[in-house]
Amino acid sequence: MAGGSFRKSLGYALAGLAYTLRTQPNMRFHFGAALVVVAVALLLGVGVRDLLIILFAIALVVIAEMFNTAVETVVDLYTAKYHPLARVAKDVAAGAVLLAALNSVVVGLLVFYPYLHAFVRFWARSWRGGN
Ligand SMILES: Nc1ncnc2c1ncn2[C@@H]1O[C@H](COP(=O)(O)OP(=O)(O)OP(=O)(O)O)[C@@H](O)[C@H]1O
Repeated sequence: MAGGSFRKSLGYALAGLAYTLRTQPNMRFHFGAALVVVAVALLLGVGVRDLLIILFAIALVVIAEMFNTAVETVVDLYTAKYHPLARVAKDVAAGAVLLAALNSVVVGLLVFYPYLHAFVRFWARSWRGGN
């Protein structure tokens, strides 16, 4: 039945997500950082468009990490020996994670810049006022 098949597929997909979270410390770091960033964005009251951009950047990192884990697993299944092509496959997948992570840092800096700027100005003014 189509409903049963969808439930099964969803189960496999969630198992893949759970496997990545369980075995990859980087994935747990991405999730933790994402929770903090989203919480700060909500506390600061960033606009819906900025929130969407943040969520998109987070999704890119998580998706890249999952594909990286999939590539690593397939390579390890294929060979435990050193092979230059195995190295290329793993390095390229790791490069994708790096790019997505750098993108998320740039997005975070751009979105939070006005808030950081206002905070630093406020802090500098009250520091000067107190001296
Ligand atoms: N079979 C192999 N042949 C050649 N080079 C390999 C092989 N396995 C790993 N490498 C090299 O070692 C690097 C690290 O591989 P590894 O599988 O440990 O990935 P990792 O990023 O440390 O994994 P994890 O995300 O689980 O910490 C790869 O990017 C690649 O350059």
